[in-house]
Amino acid sequence: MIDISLQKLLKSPGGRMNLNVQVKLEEGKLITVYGKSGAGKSTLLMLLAGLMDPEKGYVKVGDEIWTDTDKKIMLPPQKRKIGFVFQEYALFPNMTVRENLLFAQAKGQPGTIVDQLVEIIDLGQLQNRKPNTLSGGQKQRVALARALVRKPRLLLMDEPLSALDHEMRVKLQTYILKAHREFNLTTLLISHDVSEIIRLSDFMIELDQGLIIRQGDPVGMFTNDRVNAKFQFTGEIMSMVKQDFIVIVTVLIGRNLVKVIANDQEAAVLEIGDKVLIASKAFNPIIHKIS
Ligand SMILES: Nc1ncnc2c1ncn2[C@@H]1O[C@H](COP(=O)(O)OP(=O)(O)OP(=O)(O)O)[C@@H](O)[C@H]1O
Repeated sequence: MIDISLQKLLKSPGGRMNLNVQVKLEEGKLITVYGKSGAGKSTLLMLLAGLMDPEKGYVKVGDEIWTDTDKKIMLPPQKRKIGFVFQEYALFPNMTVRENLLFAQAKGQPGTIVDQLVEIIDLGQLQNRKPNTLSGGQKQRVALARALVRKPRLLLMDEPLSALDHEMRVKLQTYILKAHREFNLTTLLISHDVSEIIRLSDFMIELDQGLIIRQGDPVGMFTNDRVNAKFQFTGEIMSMVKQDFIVIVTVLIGRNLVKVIANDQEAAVLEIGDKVLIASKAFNPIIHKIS
């Protein structure tokens, strides 16, 4: 169990904001942190990593205490068993992929971990290349491998896939899942992408203004219990165009744009960028083979 109780006073554009997070996370799970920009997601990860000090609180990982302000315990990041992957790859440009991984090893750690990671994350062909010769997705695979070199107990990922195109994201998601399972990690992933959250995570917490406003099973959180539909998808509103008495809402579902007609009442609560559920039960969907 990872027992978290953290308070930190933040300066938001709207004034002061008190991050106040109390949560117990089951180890071995992949947990997503979801929420609007400025909700405090990155700050939470930094506090867990020991890259930022809380005003008050604790982080207990099993029987280890990483932070406890009452006992004046604040383990430095290198003493916490964490791996961190950011949106930016932060690889050493003058080192090859293999050298980047070897450099991340602890003193005296056997080199076999690097070979194991090269195997799991399919870096064999890329080992001797320098980062500037790699695509964004390849660099992020190296960054993921590097974060795992010291066999962390907790893997923290701050929007690791947001700079990648859809195809690359899906590939990387598979590697994240593989690594998460292979190394029996507890993974905390910040993501805004509903399909990614549903595909990857066992548990989700939603932050707003520094507080957890919802937590639970991601499918349940993005679908609506009141909808009893034959099929349903989640997507994001791209545009809304009013025509006479209706509004045509264009929703991005995966890589496809779908137009849905909404009445004025339904449209009144919708905005571009909202995550929505599209469901149908009144007609039979048509299936066409495309490949
Ligand atoms: N060291 C700090 N001291 C005070 N305030 C901070 C500090 N770091 C960040 N903040 C503020 O805390 C708020 C939350 O920032 P944070 O980066 O955690 O949000 P976020 O949910 O990760 O947002 P995004 O999705 O845009 O990355 C912001 O308003 C930010 O300006």
